[in-house]
Amino acid sequence: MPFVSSFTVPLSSRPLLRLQEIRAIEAVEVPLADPPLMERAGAAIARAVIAHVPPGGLVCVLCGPGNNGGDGFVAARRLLALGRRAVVIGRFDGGGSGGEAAAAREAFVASGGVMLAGPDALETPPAAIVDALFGIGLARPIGEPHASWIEWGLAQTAFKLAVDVPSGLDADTGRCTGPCFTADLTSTFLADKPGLHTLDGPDRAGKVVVDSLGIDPRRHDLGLGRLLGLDAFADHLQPRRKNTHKGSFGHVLVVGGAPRMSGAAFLAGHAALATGAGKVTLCALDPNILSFSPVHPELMVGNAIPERGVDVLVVGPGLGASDPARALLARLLPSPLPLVLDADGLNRLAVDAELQESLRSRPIPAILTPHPMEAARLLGTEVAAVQNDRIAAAQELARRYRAHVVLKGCGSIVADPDGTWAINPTGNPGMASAGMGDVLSGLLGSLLAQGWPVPLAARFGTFLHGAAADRLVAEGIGPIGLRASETVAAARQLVNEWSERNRKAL
Ligand SMILES: NC(=O)C1=CN([C@@H]2O[C@H](COP(=O)(O)OP(=O)(O)OC[C@H]3O[C@@H](n4cnc5c(N)ncnc54)[C@H](O)[C@@H]3O)[C@@H](O)[C@H]2O)[C@@H](O)CC1
Ligand SMILES: [K+]
Repeated sequence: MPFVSSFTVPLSSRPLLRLQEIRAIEAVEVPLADPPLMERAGAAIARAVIAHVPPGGLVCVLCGPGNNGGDGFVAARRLLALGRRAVVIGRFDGGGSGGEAAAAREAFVASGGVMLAGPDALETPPAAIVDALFGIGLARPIGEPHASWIEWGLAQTAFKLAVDVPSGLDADTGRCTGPCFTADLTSTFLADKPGLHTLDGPDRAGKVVVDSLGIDPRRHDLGLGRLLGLDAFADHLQPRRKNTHKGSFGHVLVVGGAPRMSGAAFLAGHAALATGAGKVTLCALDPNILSFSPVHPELMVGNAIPERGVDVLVVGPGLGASDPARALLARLLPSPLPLVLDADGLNRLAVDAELQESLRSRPIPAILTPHPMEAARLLGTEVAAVQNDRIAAAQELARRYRAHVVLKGCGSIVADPDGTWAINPTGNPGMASAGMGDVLSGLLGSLLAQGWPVPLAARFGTFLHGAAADRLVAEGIGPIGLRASETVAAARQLVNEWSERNRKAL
């Protein structure tokens, strides 16, 4: 049977609001909203359940002590009113946010709703489980009885829907602080939240649907963060004019390739060629490097830095930690050319104040592409501290080094020196393999050579690389065993497809 591709790419970018920004919207809108926001949130949950669960199936709503639980009570009440079977599992000891949530509970009970003290009391297995235990108010790891309810829920085959945020997931950082729900669908309110898209978020949230609850987001400060979508790149993803020559698309110089590590530099060079750089030269530290790439003889390979004609520098793939490597960094960092700095280039930078100063003083801020370990070295901290708040870590790196930063990992973060940031939604676990970072460096260099503005190149290179890996997985290539070199050809296909699509839209 032919393999049917299910590749889709996120089309629209959207704001990601951090906790304080969501709370600021709530503070303005809750007193004004009629009908109340909780009523609207509960109605949205009921609609989502109805869209996914056939009539007759039992809907089990797990309700916590705060307003997230309040949303759950409204949803359960509305489902009953629509003739659906719904019960709530919840226990209340007088604590919790009170007010609106308590009123929602009372309204549910007054409408004939049944509250059970735990899942053992259920008579039939549920067709759907709605997780309304904790939302953005999660303040500590989840304990009993809620932890056992989550464990029970995860063992069920039912459709699983999370209200606002999967309980146990930090909406701001994507960190699971203990037991955590895992949803098929998360219906999130007012605006999207970064924690749903980075670190553990993508594993826990399933598909994320944003419901603004009827609030016009333009009335509010939408913050500095965005979730990337293809629309953000439309202006630059254009088909080429016919009247062009190779000089129109720039000359990338890849610097790295120490003995036994030349593959990294070749990967970066191949990626740059395949995505449209006019010319690519590889300057390798390995004196015995092949004088040309048998795979791509178009690459110019040598041990010297060309005197002139280079437009963009990609420094780091396979560079190593030798003294000559350090000397190359010291020579190239002050260059006025756009620069991508990766891998060994970053590790050396982390321990060398002089190099750091020349990076900060560049006329055009560089793009740095650390993985969490490299980011930790650059910040003088532990990996766990970076992962505890990936956005803050990327912002701090961007500020401290006056550079655009791609903090790699699940939900890569792109941060700029001015504090703006984005999360990349593309990519998959197949990318956790050797050489992927080298390909990303090459893609970034290629975009810079073709004139993309630096912040946009950082975003699009990251988006494109992840989408290339996603396309391959949709075709049955990976995620297990996906090789970095395979993403190069897929990236080439995508840039051509996307550019051509934009021509048709003109
Ligand atoms: N404020 C509003 O009017 C709106 C709130 N909404 C919902 O309300 C949620 C936020 O409500 P809350 O601020 O009440 O927060 P939550 O309902 O997320 O949880 C807060 C409550 O849980 C307790 N708590 C926190 N962590 C705990 C833990 N690990 N174990 C036991 N108890 C814990 C807190 O003391 C507090 O009582 C949102 O996620 C959203 O679902 C929506 O209805 C939209 C409007
Ligand atoms: K929840």
